[in-house]
Amino acid sequence: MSGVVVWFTGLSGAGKTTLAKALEVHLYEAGQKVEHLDGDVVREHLSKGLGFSREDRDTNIRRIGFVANLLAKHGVIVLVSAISPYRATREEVLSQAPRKLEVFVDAPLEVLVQRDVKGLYARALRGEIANFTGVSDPYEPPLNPDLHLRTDQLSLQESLDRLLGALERLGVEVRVRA
Ligand SMILES: Nc1ncnc2c1ncn2[C@@H]1O[C@H](COP(=O)(O)OS(=O)(=O)O)[C@@H](OP(=O)(O)O)[C@H]1O
Ligand SMILES: Nc1ncnc2c1ncn2[C@@H]1O[C@H](COP(=O)(O)OP(=O)(O)O)[C@@H](O)[C@H]1O
Repeated sequence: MSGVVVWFTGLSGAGKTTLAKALEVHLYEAGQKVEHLDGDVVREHLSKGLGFSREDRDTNIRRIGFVANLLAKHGVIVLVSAISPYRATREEVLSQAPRKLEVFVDAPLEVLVQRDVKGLYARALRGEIANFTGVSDPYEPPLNPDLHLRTDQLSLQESLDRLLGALERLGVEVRVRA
């Protein structure tokens, strides 16, 4: 059975990493082979040295997509959390996946500015970070995502339940056996 690429896209601080980590733990406990590719982490290794121009972001996303699709072909459930701001690039990489879920992790900008987990929005709004997604750089939301999770309206558990439901509909065994 081929794996699945679960692709979390959305602005910084929307909750991509938090949701991917929670799903990873659950799937691991359900006995699935699971791998998590996080934009921040990939940028320290596979994409070290890349910046945030459109070209560099697309290179980053194509690299992540390449690895994700290879793993998925070998039965792994691959969770990708990366801003991945460009619609066409997301569609390009996801078109190669054996099975896929595109998950739009969404919250209004004012909520993200309030959360500001890493203090990046404050710096971006002061003009100290150029090309910051959502502030001074574009984000193209998915037009027809498989899931649209509003993290300012749903609890982490509610989002997790929706993710598990979507995977179950794809035929993935998500139940944790006692
Ligand atoms: N200019 C600019 N714009 C957006 N984000 C920035 C920028 N500079 C640094 N950061 C930090 O880099 C993280 C996003 O990396 P990604 O690899 O997910 O981005 S992308 O998909 O290639 O667009 C992002 O992490 P997350 O908060 O986890 O999304 C930020 O912490
Ligand atoms: N309902 C929710 N779902 C997911 N994250 C939430 C929620 N409510 C608050 N948060 C918080 O929002 C922040 C999201 O950060 P993170 O997961 O690193 O985002 P991203 O990976 O999209 O940059 C975390 O501090 C998380 O605890």
